[in-house]
Amino acid sequence: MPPFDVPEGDPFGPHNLPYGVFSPAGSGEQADRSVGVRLGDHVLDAGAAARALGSPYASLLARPTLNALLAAGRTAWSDVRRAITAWVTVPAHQEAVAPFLHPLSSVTLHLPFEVADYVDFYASENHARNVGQIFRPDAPDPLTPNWKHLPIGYHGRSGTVVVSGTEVVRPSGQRKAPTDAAPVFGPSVRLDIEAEVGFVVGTPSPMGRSVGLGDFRDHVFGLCLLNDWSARDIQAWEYVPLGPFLGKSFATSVSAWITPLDALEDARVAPPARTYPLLPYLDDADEEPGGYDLRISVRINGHTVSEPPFSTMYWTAAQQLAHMTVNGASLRTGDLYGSGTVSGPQENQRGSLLELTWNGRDALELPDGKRTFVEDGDVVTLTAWAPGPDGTRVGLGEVTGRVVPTV
Ligand SMILES: O=C(O)/C=C/C(=O)CC(=O)CC(=O)O
Ligand SMILES: [Ca+2]
Ligand SMILES: [Mg+2]
Repeated sequence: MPPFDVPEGDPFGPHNLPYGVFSPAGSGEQADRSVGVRLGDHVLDAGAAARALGSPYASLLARPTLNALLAAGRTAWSDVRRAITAWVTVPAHQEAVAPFLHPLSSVTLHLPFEVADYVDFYASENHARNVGQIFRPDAPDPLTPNWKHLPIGYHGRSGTVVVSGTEVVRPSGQRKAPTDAAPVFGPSVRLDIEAEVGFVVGTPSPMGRSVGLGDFRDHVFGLCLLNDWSARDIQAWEYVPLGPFLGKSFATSVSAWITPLDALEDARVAPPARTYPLLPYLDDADEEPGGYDLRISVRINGHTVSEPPFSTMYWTAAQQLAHMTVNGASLRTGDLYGSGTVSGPQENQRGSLLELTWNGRDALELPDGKRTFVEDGDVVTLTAWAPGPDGTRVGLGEVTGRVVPTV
């Protein structure tokens, strides 16, 4: 059965099985949406397959979003994954679910879950040092005194989280360069990207209770790629003292595929050594490795401009979750948190144009011209993969978006 014979080395083999939401060709109707699982260059309609097989998981999968599955919790996530693995690998099941495979090229992919709250962190030491030098050149240290003691974050705007492929309209706003006498208004002239990984919360937690480091896997279902579009000119003028606001709230793009943590067991790595002892709620010295070895690529109009290594992130997703809830803030199904821009130590590993061009000073030479920031018509694409079992690769799909002029 050809669709099941995924070629060896395909990053979307049965070891991966990421989840998304799709509708068949030509239909964007809510009623036609279903949970899909990617296998090679096909999508299995997991909802229809579950119904046909009389699976108890049909109520989680025959849905227009992943939220029911997210809310079902860790045991259900592993059980459903085991069942779907059997459907696509055991010949008798393969025959039963074959009618529910669609070529990936024929379907429409949708935002896979209803985003509850969205927050974004600042967890790459390389990124934070670069941005600190660019934004605060006169500060004594590019890292603020709190940086190595807590994972810094800000609250973003969940309503403008969009699925890969959605066009991004160049935002307008106020800006004021140090040399300007007064602020001016207009389309951003320093529109940027941020290469990030997004973590998707499934299991909620009540207000008044914190989530410990060791409970990360009970609450977080999986991860996606995330581009935190950022208007640097708007951001630089507005951010003091409360942090990013309109410079980032106009659009955040996420990949259509959510990779379950269960598919990323072989990608777990220890985070970098800690400079200072951490307070007990963040101290992960005795925890299982909390980092992930994800290899990200950033392309502009098809040309690779950077390859940020996620394994270099100082703060782990488990520490970010613990910090986010340590004050008793609740978690809701569908909460999304960004890792923060991923920048490695090398110049060609920086996850933003702000850093890659040093705030526009050093233009990138692309085959289609010089770039300092993103131009109208540019298509920015993030892709990534992680080491999987037995030398395989786990594909994380892509998040892409074309920038269109201000309306
Ligand atoms: O240092 C600052 O003033 C802000 C820098 C950012 O743009 C932060 C941000 O979005 C967090 C991140 O992606 O790492
Ligand atoms: Ca960001
Ligand atoms: Mg954003």
